[in-house]
Amino acid sequence: MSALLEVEDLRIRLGGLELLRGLSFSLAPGETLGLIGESGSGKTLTALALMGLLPEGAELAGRLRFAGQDLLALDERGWCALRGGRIAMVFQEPMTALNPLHRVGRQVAEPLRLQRRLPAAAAQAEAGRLLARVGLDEQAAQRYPHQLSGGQRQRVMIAIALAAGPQLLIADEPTTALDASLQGQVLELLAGLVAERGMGLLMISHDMALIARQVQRLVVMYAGQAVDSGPTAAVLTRQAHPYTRALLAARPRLGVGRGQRLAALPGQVPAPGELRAGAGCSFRPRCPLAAEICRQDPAPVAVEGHAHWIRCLRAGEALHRG
Ligand SMILES: Nc1ncnc2c1ncn2[C@@H]1O[C@H](COP(=O)(O)OP(=O)(O)OP(=O)(O)O)[C@@H](O)[C@H]1O
Repeated sequence: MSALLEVEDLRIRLGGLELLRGLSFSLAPGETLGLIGESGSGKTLTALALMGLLPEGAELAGRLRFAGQDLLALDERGWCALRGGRIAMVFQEPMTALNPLHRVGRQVAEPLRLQRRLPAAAAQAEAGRLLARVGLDEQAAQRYPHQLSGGQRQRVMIAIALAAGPQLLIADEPTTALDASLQGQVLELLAGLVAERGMGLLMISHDMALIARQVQRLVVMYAGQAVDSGPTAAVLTRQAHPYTRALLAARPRLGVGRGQRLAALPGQVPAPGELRAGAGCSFRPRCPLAAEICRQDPAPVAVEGHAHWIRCLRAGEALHRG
């Protein structure tokens, strides 16, 4: 099948720094692709480039094609025709993306009127159907964003993103603001919608274990580059790059389980702030806390030595905070 999205040797420079260094991947209609990497690896910049929303001063090079169209040749008018319509995005924090002054039903109806040019009554009816599809009833449509739970707000964001019938949906850490029990539900909803509508889905995350079940292919990013890519099962099995191994080790072994082990070590447990700053447990190879955890569960550190243990711990800490 011909690609819906082709990204080839994408490079982004900003403020004299090369932030994206030759990223390539493609996405077919109906396919789900996970773009995964730690904070600062360039995931959001990639998404912003695909939406024509890079910060002012950013220099872009490479090739970006969407449905056969050269995105780098678009002017602002061209981007407006694509953005929110054929390419839509779900952001990580729905509270900042929703208008706090309007009922959510109206916010879902708006793109239906503006982009699909539906009359007001038809837009309202279609908004109701979209909200029902993401699991929200008529009562929810009448509420303001602050009157909904985090999970409900993210469902509203998904309904808004779907309103114009996009061919490509970009979901940038769509479950970061949600607790663990809701994360899976929202990801399953997205996967179901992709299958139903034949859209392409680019799922951005720092959490390999969370999205691996939902995406067919993975691109693993590290410091502005893809360090591994391929079908999800193949990437998980071969663990070709040390960073892929560190990402994989981060959650299953160090997520909730890690917190429990930490709590089980009285007198050696640094507060979360200390852990982040490196005080209390300074990440020295012979740190007693690390040594104790290694003794209980040697696998995470056995792979790449202490340097990667630090990386796992950081990823685990971010999840723990989330
Ligand atoms: N507006 C900006 N000005 C300067 N540098 C930026 C800007 N936006 C991002 N960067 C830098 O670009 C790099 C990649 O950032 P990006 O936001 O794409 O990372 P990310 O992988 O999405 O991280 P996170 O998971 O924390 O959102 C980082 O080093 C970041 O500091």
